[in-house]
Amino acid sequence: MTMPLTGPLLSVEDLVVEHRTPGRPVVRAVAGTGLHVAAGEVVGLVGESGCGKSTLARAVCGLHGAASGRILIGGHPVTPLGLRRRDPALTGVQMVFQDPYSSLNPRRRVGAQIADGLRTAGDTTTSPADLLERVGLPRAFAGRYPHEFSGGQRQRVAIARALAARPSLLIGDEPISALDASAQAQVARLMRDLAVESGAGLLFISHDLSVVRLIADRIAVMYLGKVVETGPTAEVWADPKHPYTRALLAAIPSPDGAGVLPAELPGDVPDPADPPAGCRFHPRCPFVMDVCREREPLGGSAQFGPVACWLHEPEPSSPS
Ligand SMILES: Nc1ncnc2c1ncn2[C@@H]1O[C@H](COP(=O)(O)OP(=O)(O)OP(=O)(O)O)[C@@H](O)[C@H]1O
Repeated sequence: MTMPLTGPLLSVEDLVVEHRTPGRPVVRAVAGTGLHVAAGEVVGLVGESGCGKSTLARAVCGLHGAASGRILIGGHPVTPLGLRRRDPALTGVQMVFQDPYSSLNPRRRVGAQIADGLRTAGDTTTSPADLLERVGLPRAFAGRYPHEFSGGQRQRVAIARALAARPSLLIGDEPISALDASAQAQVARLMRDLAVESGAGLLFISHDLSVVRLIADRIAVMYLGKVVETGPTAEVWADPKHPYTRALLAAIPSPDGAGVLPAELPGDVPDPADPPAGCRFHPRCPFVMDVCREREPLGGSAQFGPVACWLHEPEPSSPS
């Protein structure tokens, strides 16, 4: 039976997650950062490839252990890897992955796979066909196998299966990036509508900012392992504060067809195994100041303010 969650739905505090490969430098993919999702809220987590979005999501699901920091779900700490099956904090969390083939069993009918989730939730009244209908598929599709669906339909099946477990927190890790352009916005809207309708929180990870803009109440912008700006979606769009957020938004084609603005960032994303000192964005920042090379800004979380940038934080005062 799914445990009801109480308190703030998801709190990630000062989280550090590392990848260790023998003979190679440690990759600190999540480098001490925070994130919050309230019940019924849709948070879009955005940032370039390799900035640590998936690693953060996998840590929240207990699929990757944290080196330090805390992850609380409904006020309960997520326990380290290995204990997760018995972890009460995780029973209300479901993840939808980029490739539904990796999460659906190719040899079982989708109805049977959705039924597993219903059993987990102790739901004896909903049928797999009911859930297929909720995600916009014909009820009769419950008798089909995953390979009999198109990519967009298969992702709908994965969403139906996630919903069957009655999650309090739904996480979509690039759930639309493998889909045809025509299916992307539909599937994203569907996840949003179903999460909001059931009172669940949704953490929606995507590098497609235009889709995130459509569905997210709030966005969190991640750069090289850290959330550097968070805020209500409309506010961030109207007035992006962090130079990285500005560059990301400038790289999106404008909806009125006025043209594609070039990204204004010089250089590539630095190696997370060897991040720059001070503000990790400073080597690419058009507004870099001395303090940026020396000290890391603290913002980017509820605790220290929404923007991790010395342009928007008071400079640390020297000891008197
Ligand atoms: N299993 C692993 N072993 C070693 N390094 C890894 C591993 N998984 C991810 N990384 C590294 O950690 C960093 C963050 O990767 P992650 O997949 O979390 O980023 P992401 O923002 O989700 O990227 P993408 O959008 O491409 O999925 C990258 O530098 C990546 O190369």
